[in-house]
Amino acid sequence: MKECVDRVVVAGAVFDRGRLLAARRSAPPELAGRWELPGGKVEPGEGGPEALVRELREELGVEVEPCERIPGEWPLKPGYVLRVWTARVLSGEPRPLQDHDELRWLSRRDWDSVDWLDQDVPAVIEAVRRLPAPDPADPAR
Ligand SMILES: Nc1nc2c([nH]c(=O)n2[C@H]2C[C@H](O)[C@@H](COP(=O)(O)OP(=O)(O)OP(=O)(O)O)O2)c(=O)[nH]1
Repeated sequence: MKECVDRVVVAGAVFDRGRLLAARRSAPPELAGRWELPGGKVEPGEGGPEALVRELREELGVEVEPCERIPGEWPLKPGYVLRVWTARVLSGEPRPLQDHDELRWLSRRDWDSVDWLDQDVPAVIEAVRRLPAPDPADPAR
């Protein structure tokens, strides 16, 4: 019987000092080289925030705190939808350990300087709208 419920992929809009974390996929070949919000499939019995914490621990080696769900969901490949939570890093420095080969922190000004997966763009725009203003005293801004 056809599966009627879409499988949820949860991704993090990870914010730090007014910047959003973008990750470049290294696999599968059809997605490699494109940028996404890091995350992965929610496993049966798992909550979205719980899955996000697990995925970012596995993929980036960091502990994160999911903050708020960005309203809405976005279609991915057939049978999959994307849900996004804003999140902040509690400990660790994100590294591309699994599924990615590069990470980049993007500001409101340069969020579109990477080649986002087409299906991610509407979600990324919503995430960028929620970016906290950078601290004017921060040299990294
Ligand atoms: N994580 C993530 N996946 C996305 C995004 N946009 C998008 O189309 N996808 C696709 C890529 C994959 O086909 C699927 C998520 O798979 P994944 O490979 O990240 O998930 P996972 O870590 O649970 O991997 P797996 O071991 O089950 O294969 O959704 C996105 O922004 N983040």
